Amino acid sequence: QDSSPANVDWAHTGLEANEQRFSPLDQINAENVSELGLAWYVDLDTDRGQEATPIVVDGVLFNIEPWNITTAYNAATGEQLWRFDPQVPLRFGRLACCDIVTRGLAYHEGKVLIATLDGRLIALDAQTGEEVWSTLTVDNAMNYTITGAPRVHGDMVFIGNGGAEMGVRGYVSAYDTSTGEMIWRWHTVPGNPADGFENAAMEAAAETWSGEWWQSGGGGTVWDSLTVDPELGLLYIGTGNGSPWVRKWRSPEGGDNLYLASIVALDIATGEYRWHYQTVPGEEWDYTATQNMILADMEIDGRMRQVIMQAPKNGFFYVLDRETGELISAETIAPISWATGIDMETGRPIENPEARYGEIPVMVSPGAGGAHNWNPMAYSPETGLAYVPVTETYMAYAAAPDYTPGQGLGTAFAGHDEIRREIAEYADEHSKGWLSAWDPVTQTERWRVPYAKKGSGGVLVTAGNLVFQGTIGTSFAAYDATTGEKVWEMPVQNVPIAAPITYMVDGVQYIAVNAGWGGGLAHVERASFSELHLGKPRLLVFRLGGTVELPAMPEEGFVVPAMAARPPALEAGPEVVAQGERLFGANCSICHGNAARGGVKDLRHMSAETHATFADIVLGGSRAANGMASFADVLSSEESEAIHHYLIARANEDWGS
Ligand SMILES: O=C(O)c1cc(C(=O)O)c2c(n1)C(=O)C(=O)c1cc(C(=O)O)[nH]c1-2
Ligand SMILES: [Ca+2]
Repeated sequence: QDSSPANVDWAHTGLEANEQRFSPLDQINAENVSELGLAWYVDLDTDRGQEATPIVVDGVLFNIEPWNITTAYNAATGEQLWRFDPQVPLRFGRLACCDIVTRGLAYHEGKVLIATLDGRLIALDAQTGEEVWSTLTVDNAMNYTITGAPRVHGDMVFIGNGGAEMGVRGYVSAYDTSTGEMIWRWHTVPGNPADGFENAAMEAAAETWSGEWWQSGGGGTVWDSLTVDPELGLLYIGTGNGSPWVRKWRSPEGGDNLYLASIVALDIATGEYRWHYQTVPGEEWDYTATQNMILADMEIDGRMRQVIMQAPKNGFFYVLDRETGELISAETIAPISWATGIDMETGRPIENPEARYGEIPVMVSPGAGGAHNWNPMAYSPETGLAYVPVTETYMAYAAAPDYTPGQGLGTAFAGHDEIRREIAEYADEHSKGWLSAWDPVTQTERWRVPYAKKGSGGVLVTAGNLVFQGTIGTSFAAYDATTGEKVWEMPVQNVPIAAPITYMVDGVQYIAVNAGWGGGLAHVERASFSELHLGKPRLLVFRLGGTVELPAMPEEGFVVPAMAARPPALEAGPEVVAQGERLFGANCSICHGNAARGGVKDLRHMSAETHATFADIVLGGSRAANGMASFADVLSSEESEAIHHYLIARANEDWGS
């Protein structure tokens, strides 16, 4: 008698509350994984980043795409059951620092819960896809966006938000799953003391700030991970970088600026502060501690510990006691330059003073992309290893000579060109990525799979002793969880940056993953991925013996197309070009790359048609559906023209005769 269940769900984004992304399914294992093939797929009709972890409940797979388009499929056949478009106003494309992405959704008692880029939390009927309730969780007059996945516990659903690159004050809130009413809210940084502090934690935090920090929001956005701890009754939140980036522009006398770049434990029922651990006091490199947080129980120095693990952007792998917040250990998972280690007495980083930049650009590692970003790591209680997508990155940081509260990052994007060029060249040459099997007890690497460059995907680990991950080589691969030996790989025409999941329907185990290159790395640095030749973004589902084949690759499909023709001749003087450069830095570079190198679209490569309709796009919003909203409220037509001239100048600089 076979006692194994016929259907096994993946009902929560991290599978269990502990967010380990470890599945007990072992039908697919190291012995038979070579028979893994495609069972079904669907095309996703946008070429923006696909970052979502799907969920599966009772044989139905729920997925979410850019613009928060939510879909339901028969998880065994791929038949679409419904599609819900929340009609996110296209102007929010401009507020998303790192692409119009979404990382997942939640399920609770017949409802699918989604959070939209424009800040709504919406409950859908899981059967029909019809809206049950919708609540606005942010003030739309401020620059908030939501890209993270909600989490549920009991009758509560939790959600944070992003926007620390745009001048906001971070917070997390709890809502009632049946009505959408707010239960509690906890801000991550203090507001204006004149308005009164919301709680003692805010009052304590205000001691670590100076000046009029609230003018630019302060930051600390909870833009990605949340971890529920039913055992201890806690909700752990990961908080983001300071807003603006440069500390002296938000807190002139320095200070730790609590609770930026921290793991904070809150009472799950009331939202009251319990403890915090700040990974980067006085943060100023976009070193978010929002990366996924995994709970596990493990023996360390002869003692069983209830731990929480995180590998935030700053390059350390942290193991904390999750009851008290005590730092147990921390080691670096990649070469970094901003700190040399952690002082275990105080739990504070031992900083390299040169990393605290002024107006002359300094190279710091990791760069804003981080040694580990949102791409989820996984942990196997069977091997005792965490599987982390790691990147080695470098970036030039420089402070702007002046700053207007709430406007931009406070950093300089131009000037000192020679130094910038040297740093960019060093970064291009030395950036790389790998999958690391990390032992959290000994804080050492057990094995690694090196990749040609950075940009590989989130991770799944299973009781079949397999680790699944998308690769920057446009493939999906499986590794032996103990040794790291590659046991299977399939070309999939795109880069699956999202985390895979696995589930069982009618006794058959499936593996599913969204494959669509995009997100922050692509946004800021697409030019450095110019050799990527991509097919359509897709949701891919695999099973043993699957025989479905993908259609042929399109001929065209380079991320950065070859120059069709010489760039147009420059018809403006150096003053106009310099004005365009300044305006580009302030308004365009977050999506279109520093010095117009790459970005979500490389503007050095504009087609004749784009050149001809430049003002329609920038001011008229004619490509808003692609994420390029109108800038008519901030740019005059003369300013738009100046940016156009600057871009023509840049194209000629790089490709002119
Ligand atoms: O500070 C913030 O509020 C915020 C938000 C987001 C986001 O919501 O996507 C990202 C970041 N920061 C960020 O620093 C970052 O590297 C990043 C990468 C991505 C992505 O989806 O690829 N989002 C974000
Ligand atoms: Ca950020």
